[in-house]
Amino acid sequence: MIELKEVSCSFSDGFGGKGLFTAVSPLSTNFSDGGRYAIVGESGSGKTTLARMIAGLQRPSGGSVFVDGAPVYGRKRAGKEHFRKVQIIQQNSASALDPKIPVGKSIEEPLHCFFHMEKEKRRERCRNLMELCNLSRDYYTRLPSELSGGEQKRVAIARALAAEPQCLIFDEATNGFDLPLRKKIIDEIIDLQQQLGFTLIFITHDMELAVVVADEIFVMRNSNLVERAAFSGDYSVFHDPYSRMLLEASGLVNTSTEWNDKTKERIDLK
Ligand SMILES: Nc1ncnc2c1ncn2[C@@H]1O[C@H](COP(=O)(O)OP(=O)(O)OP(=O)(O)O)[C@@H](O)[C@H]1O
Repeated sequence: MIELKEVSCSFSDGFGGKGLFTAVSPLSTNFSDGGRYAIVGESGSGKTTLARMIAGLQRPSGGSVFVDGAPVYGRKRAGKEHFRKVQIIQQNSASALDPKIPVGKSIEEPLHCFFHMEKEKRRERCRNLMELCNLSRDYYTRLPSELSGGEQKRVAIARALAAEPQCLIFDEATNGFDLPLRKKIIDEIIDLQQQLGFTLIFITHDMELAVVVADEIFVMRNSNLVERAAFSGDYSVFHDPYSRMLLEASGLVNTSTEWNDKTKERIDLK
């Protein structure tokens, strides 16, 4: 279980004085083990900053993050076990892979670092992970630059899964891909989540994607969590006007009073 208590994050406003810019206003919420969540909102609303605080990469300015009851940020930075438990795949997965390290070695690194696995076992586990992530065995010795964007993404996923995470955060990770590839990678992630049971936190601008991927949707706007809704096909669970605007913008709802063809239902959204 991941719990956030009054977590916030501010940055210097960049003008050299003491002014602060709030990226995430204080918020409290939680993510249950094995759940599928989406954090959705416009660019700059604070989604990535929130994700980075959960992942142990950004110390909150206020409040606390707990994983299984233990605080992530003590006096020091987040510990190694936290970095194993919570894996994040950031927007530019290519830059997360060392250009000089071949794919196989890159996937094996967490096996060595977190589990001290021996070479032969590492190699075998790496092959399993590559298979799980639809990567050909032949790629074992390839450099990231010798792979397509989609393949690099799959390497980043395999590498994250090597840590046997309790939670995987997927940050706009399919941006810039054509639609069929985007869909394929998202289907693969959902499959993997169902097989392996990790908590999935999916970060996106796209409400249409959020409702497909997640059972619970967090809507962020201007650094605030404006709504958290459990979604199972009924859009009326969204009450906040901004959430409804995102639904309309995605074509999930045509007008303020009518659903589109996908549902053929009518509901008063005023
Ligand atoms: N390290 C930083 N220093 C200063 N400002 C930052 C820093 N990181 C993020 N910000 C600012 O905080 C705000 C929220 O950024 P964040 O990346 O969390 O938004 P986002 O919702 O993920 O946006 P996008 O969808 O475009 O990635 C932005 O205005 C951004 O410029």
